[in-house]
Amino acid sequence: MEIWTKISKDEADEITDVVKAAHCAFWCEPETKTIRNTPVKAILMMQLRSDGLLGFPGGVVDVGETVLECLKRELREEMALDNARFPVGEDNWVCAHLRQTEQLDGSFKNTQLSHFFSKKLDKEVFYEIEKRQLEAEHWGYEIFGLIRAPVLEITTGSVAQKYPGRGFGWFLTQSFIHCAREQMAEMIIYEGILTKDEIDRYFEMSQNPELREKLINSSCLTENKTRK
Ligand SMILES: O=c1[nH]cnc2c1ncn2[C@H]1C[C@H](O)[C@@H](COP(=O)(O)OP(=O)(O)O)O1
Repeated sequence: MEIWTKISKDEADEITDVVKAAHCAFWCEPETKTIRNTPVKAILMMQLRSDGLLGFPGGVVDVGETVLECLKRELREEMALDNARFPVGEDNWVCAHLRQTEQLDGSFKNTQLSHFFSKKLDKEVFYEIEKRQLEAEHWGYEIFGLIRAPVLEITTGSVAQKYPGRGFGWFLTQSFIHCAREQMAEMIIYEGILTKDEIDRYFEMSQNPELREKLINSSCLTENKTRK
């Protein structure tokens, strides 16, 4: 069994002898303000990894590297990011999560420490960086796809009642690597995109089996299947 726990920066700085990783969410306020009348608060840049899971650009800290040096290297390899133009620094740090893995004797051992960063971009720059990823060294064999995830406002109108959580709640039912879903929630709250209450409601919708069923049944796939 594995447990991921959010820890403070000071706690994270104390931890040694563990695999460290760093990932970053690039985001912007979108050009398209609504999707089916639902306000879009932000768009996030994510990736489809070669293992089929969704995650953020970044990777494991190599021997002799600092967390920020690792992030710089990974962002160049995975996104062809011009780090001098779009630097990610300490002031972009959002949170840290510690993985503890159960051992044969039942005890838990620290096995991974994941740092997470967030950087807001102007929308023109966001679109430019998105396109540049096709030129990245790791594109097509470590990174299989580029994901643009719209973070929608929770509305209380008739559409929201008919399709609870449709959109972002639905997106949360996807499979994310390790603690990426929690990191995304942290940065959304940290950046003031949604409140903690709104995120909690979205998580509840995506995890509650009845609502999950509703989300899936309200999908275009079901509509297409019955259309024949
Ligand atoms: O978005 C992420 N959030 C948290 N952890 C992540 C995320 N993406 C990957 N990971 C995990 C998976 C691995 O344990 C490490 C490194 O991932 P990976 O991208 O495969 O690393 P390399 O590029 O091979 O260094 O973090």
